[in-house]
Amino acid sequence: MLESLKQAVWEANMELPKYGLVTFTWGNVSGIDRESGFVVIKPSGVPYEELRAEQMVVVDLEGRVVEGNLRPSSDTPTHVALYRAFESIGGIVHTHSPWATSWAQAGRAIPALGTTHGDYFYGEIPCTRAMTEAEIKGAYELETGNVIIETFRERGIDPAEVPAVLVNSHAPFVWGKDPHNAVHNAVVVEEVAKMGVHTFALNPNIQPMDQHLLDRHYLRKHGKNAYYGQK
Ligand SMILES: O=C(CO)[C@@H](O)[C@H](O)COP(=O)(O)O
Repeated sequence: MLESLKQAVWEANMELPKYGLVTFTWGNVSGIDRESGFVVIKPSGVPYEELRAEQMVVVDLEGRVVEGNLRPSSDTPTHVALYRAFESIGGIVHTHSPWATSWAQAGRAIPALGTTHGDYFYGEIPCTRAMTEAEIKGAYELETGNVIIETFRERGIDPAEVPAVLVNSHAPFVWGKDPHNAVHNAVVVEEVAKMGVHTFALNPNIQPMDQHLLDRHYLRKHGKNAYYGQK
């Protein structure tokens, strides 16, 4: 089932090492078929060089395996929690890309410091609070999803406008309209994370970009009056 989605999810997973976002078996990508409510996700712990499209695992929105001989990603409960909560998203990426993970480990949000950021994210990329001992000792991956959802709901952030989050002491989760778009956004997260470190090194007093500039750059690509590109 969902053969075309499996192909798309496999291709998106293979983009993670291609773009230098993962080491070893770290990271995972999933995609959802909103019509069936089924999610296709990478199998857990399989080296990317051995990964094949037919090994993708199909799970339902509770994370139960619907089709597949391999165990799904260990982060599956986080992915399905986000799909349940954020109905606009079609693909999710989790990596330990070094620059974004450094911000997550520092417990810091990535501020919107320039137009590169503003082209993709309508504000800072938030960092969640630290997870509690009970959450960590409990259903950890599900609670990771719940802390992400809590962050967006409590801060009034639209996940369609800021398709990324840094999980405190862990790493980024990034999403998009489909798996390939989610990987594209994950690459940009890593780029703006790297730029942010260098920007603060050059100017420790740097402030977030002007709201008018952020509006112009974000809305020219994403607003109803967008005019970027050829579509
Ligand atoms: O968050 C992590 C590790 O902390 C994940 O990125 C895993 O490294 C990937 O696990 P699988 O998807 O292979 O289960």
